Amino acid sequence: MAKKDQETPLMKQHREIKSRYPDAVLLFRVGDFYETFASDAVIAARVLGITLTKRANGSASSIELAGFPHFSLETYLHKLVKAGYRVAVCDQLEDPKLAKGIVKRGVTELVTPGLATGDKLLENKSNNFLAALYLTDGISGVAFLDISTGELFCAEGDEAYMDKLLQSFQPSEIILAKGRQKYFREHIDNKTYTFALDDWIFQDTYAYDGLLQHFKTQSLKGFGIEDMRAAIIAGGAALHYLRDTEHSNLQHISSIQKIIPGDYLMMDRFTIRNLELLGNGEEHSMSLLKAMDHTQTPMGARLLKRWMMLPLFDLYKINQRLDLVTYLIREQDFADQINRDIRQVGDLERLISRVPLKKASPREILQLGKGLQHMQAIRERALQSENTVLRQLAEQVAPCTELQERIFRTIDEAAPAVAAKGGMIRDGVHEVLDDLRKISRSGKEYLLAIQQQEMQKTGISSLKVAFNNVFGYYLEVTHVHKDKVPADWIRKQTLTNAERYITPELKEYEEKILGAEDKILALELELYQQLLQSIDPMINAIQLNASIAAQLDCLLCFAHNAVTYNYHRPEICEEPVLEIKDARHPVIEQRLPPGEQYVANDIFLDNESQQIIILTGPNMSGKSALLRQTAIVTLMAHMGSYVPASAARIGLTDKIFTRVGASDNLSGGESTFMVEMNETASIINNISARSLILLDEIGRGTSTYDGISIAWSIVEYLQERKERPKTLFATHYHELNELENRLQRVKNYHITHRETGNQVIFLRKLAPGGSRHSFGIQVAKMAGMPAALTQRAEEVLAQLEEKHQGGSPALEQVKKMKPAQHFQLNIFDGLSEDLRSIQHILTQTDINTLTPVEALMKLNELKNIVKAYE
Ligand SMILES: Nc1ncnc2c1ncn2[C@@H]1O[C@H](COP(=O)(O)OP(=O)(O)OP(=O)(O)O)[C@@H](O)[C@H]1O
Repeated sequence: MAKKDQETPLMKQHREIKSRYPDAVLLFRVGDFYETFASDAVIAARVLGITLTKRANGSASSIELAGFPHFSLETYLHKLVKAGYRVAVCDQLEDPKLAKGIVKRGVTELVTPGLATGDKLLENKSNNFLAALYLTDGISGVAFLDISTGELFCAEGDEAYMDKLLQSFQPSEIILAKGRQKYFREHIDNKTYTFALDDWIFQDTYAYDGLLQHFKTQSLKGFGIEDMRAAIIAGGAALHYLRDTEHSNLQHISSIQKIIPGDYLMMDRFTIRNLELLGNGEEHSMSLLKAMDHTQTPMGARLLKRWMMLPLFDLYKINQRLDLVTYLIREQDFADQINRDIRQVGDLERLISRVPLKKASPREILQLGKGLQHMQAIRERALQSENTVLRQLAEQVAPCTELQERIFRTIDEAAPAVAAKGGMIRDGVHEVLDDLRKISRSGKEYLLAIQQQEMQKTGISSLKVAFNNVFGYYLEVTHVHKDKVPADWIRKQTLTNAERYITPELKEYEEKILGAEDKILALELELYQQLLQSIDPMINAIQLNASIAAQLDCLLCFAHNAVTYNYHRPEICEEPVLEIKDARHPVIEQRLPPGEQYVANDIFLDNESQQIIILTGPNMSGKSALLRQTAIVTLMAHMGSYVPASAARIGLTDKIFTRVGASDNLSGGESTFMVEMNETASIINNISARSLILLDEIGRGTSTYDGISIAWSIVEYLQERKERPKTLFATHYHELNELENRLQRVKNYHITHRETGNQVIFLRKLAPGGSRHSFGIQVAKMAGMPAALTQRAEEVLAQLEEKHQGGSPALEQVKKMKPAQHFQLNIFDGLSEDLRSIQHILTQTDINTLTPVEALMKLNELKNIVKAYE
């Protein structure tokens, strides 16, 4: 590294700026390039695949360097942020042509995973949340902020509640105090990108003042969070982070929405994962969200996800949504018309957020105008409807007609994608601009016109208009004609055979024409900025429009799903009951091969006669599917959606918990029995009479007897407690069926099958009573296990079952097990189906009746089968 006094001024400037952003990769604008230096260059070269070079740094030593053209910024920024880097964009703050000495530079934006606004960094259908977490041993606080939409949520509660919300909002970045980062990563989440801030930032007075300053209010009472200290600290930290990362124009973050635990049906992270609500993020993975999402706008898609993660716990609000869905199903034509407009609205929410951030392009502003036009059409149509709620929604739509007009009047229909090069302002908007354009377009003709005019006036046939850099436009006259030159012409130059003059008219014109293009651009940009500024006061109204469009989009999507997939309206009630007729699993159903039909099942649970169902049945029969569909129908009902069932009466539910026996969670690296027990403990400690619990093979992660004992006592515990949560318990421990005889509210059910020969056919119908077998060995056969192995398994099973009748302990049974009699491999075991057919052909052939030709043909047939394996 060069010594400071040997540095070039540019490198000195770079070092000073970089010292303020030590954690970020600094993209340093030099002319038409963004350059990176030293360790930043090494990172940039590796992540972006650009060339790393070395350059002398004003001294004998050299420094690494890697750069890319400025117009590739969005692409490269995206790659760096996706790779988990924070990126500081350092721009030239003055026109290099006008700069005295070194050009002034400064960081204009610090982009981090949670603070992305560029199109390339954002996914249409997902919010990009930054979470600020104030983690304490008591009441913690969290704020979720999406800078690309302007939404800000906050909440407070215990650590488990924070965890639930983090799982629901899935932030791209979590900021928290330095002192808590280690704990957070070790105990809560070690996957999401985190960034630690100084501990002092998480202080109540600092946070409170920061929020007041931002919202320009006297208190936070209007947002209902005045007394939520932890939530305020989190919100304040989020805003501090925005200031720290050079985000200053944030008028679009105009309110805080608080999340109150009792307002929503809660699910924890295991439940969200087990029910496969959001999928695993891979493109082709299936999820409930994908199965349900037929929204028309990105705003609708984002809201649908939120409705799924925060289903309502409020009879009135749920019914309000259901009423609207019912109305939209009934009034098909009306729904179609609204749908057509919604489709054209575009992503109003993200569009409007780009205005204060100064990132809105002319085309986006044009789309904003069109979006508002369609909102106006929706408003007018919905105001005619006889549905009161719809009319109330429509009344809140602000058509912003004046703004629409201004946009269409100002922005050219064929506006460019970026403002920087101009060409977006229409003719007729500004007189000076029109003049300049006229001059620029007709410059040459105008000069010719002057030439003609002066020729005629003076009678000088050799006169011509020309231009040079020294004195601009001039009139040139050969010496022979110089007597005819009028007195008011000013002579500027004498050449060997000609004289050059200027006139006041020519100079006046010259002033106009010279730099007309520059002036046009500057004026266009000024007019564009004025237009953007005039949108600022409308931001809140437009955000409200966006929110109404998103709600309508979701409700229309529910109506569409109900009609397309034959869903029905659930009845939500206060009584703690769950009664579903012909329930189906919406995701499995959509993925069934053509011609196959999903077998629907009824389910009934309450907290009197049938609080707990012990569900047994063969492997692969559909136990897990039945459990999940029960939860999903309940969840969909609480979202305000119709459900995949012919009828449903669903008691208002506060929590859905699902737990799957340990080995199902392998993907998370959490296959230990400890995790299974941890998760189960968190259920047992958090339930109420309104909760729905699904336990899928709990206890299987340990030895059989330990597992049965734990499962047994869990059922006893759930039935005996004062609050009686509705519970479905799927298990292969048939011993648990005994509980029905001992406990009043426990009932046995099984999923039916039929045995033909040694085959099992799944009927998938739920029926009362337990089942005795799991048919695991049949499933192993279906999966292609060698016959000798499954035969031996059948022997072992028979012996165990025989001994078990006598009641001897497991270890004793195993010790007394007869050794395998015939564990030699049959030559056809483990071979493919095709080779098995050789066996079949040989055993079916009667050699005594075979003619020599037939024998040869058989031989050929066998040879062909074997040939395929050579
Ligand atoms: N009611 C149904 N109608 C049609 N197909 C179904 C139904 N239920 C389940 N299936 C299909 O059967 C497969 C197995 O179901 P599921 O995983 O629920 O079985 P399981 O009894 O839980 O098995 P295991 O005990 O081995 O975990 C599912 O992936 C699904 O494709």
